Amino acid sequence: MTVLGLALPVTFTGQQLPVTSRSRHSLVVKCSSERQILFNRIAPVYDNLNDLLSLGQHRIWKNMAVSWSGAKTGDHVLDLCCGSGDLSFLLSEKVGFNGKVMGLDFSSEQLAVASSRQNLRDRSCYKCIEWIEGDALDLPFDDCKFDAITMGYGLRNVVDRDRAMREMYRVLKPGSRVSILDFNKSNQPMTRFMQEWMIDNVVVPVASFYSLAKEYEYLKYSINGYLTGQELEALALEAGFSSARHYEISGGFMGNLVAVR
Ligand SMILES: C/C(=C\Cc1cc(O)c2ccccc2c1O)CCC[C@H](C)CCC[C@H](C)CCCC(C)C
Ligand SMILES: C[S@@+](CC[C@H](N)C(=O)[O-])C[C@H]1O[C@@H](n2cnc3c(N)ncnc32)[C@H](O)[C@@H]1O
Repeated sequence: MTVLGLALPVTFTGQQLPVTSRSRHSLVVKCSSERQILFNRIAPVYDNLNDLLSLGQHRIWKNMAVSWSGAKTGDHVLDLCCGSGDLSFLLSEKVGFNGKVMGLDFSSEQLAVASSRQNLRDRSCYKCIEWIEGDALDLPFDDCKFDAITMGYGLRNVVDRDRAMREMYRVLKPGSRVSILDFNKSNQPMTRFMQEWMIDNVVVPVASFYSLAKEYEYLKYSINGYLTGQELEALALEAGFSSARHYEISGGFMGNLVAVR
């Protein structure tokens, strides 16, 4: 799906990739390896900037996403695109030391932060978390394995959302839920304007102090290329989920999709 600009096929490691936008300087091709590099680069400051730039609110949103997943004591659950592990830690508190949490990400640097955070914490439930370096588009798990899946700020960042949704469906047990938290691509012009204004005038200037302006500029591009709540519900139903509901939170700045297999 092209987002902006020309949809000229670009061969990259044998794949046909759409050119998604044309900047003043060069063609910008956003593919998995470039996103892997981006998230490896921001890993050292990712958690602190999330806390600072959202005034700590992102922890509330992540708590909501985990609650919506339905994860409970003793469950085996998956946190997809786990990054530095925020949702994995919250899931482990839900499933307890008898449960199992698998945190999967393709960024080795993000997983290194997650693992070091785990070692610094002494709650017994955190010992049930296993970190896996893998691809959300080709999950290394059997069918119908998990009692719940979370995906925090990940679906917007994968290069093939249909495939990611189908993989989640495949590895989820029947009757179980996936809970997908991300920015909301609002239908309200004022909300979109305020979201973009915050990114342009607060997020990116702060990120520039860490020489990460370009990485955080990607946020606006990726939100513009994301799906609306209604489109996310349709995506889940097309992947085979029996029901799907998108909830807007935090004034429409964020949103959470809950789908049942
Ligand atoms: C946890 C949050 C974002 C995670 C995140 C997701 C991405 O796709 C990125 C891509 C590139 C760089 C960084 C990220 C990234 O951090 C949400 C909170 C952190 C945001 C960076 C802050 C966004 C501010 C909102 C536009 C306005 C917040 C209003 C709030 C009520 C104070
Ligand atoms: C914005 S971070 C979200 C991290 C964490 N879930 C959170 O809520 O803070 C997005 C994560 O998705 C990962 N990611 C993007 N595409 C992926 C893919 N195809 N497979 C695995 N991880 C992927 C990135 O490496 C990054 O760690």
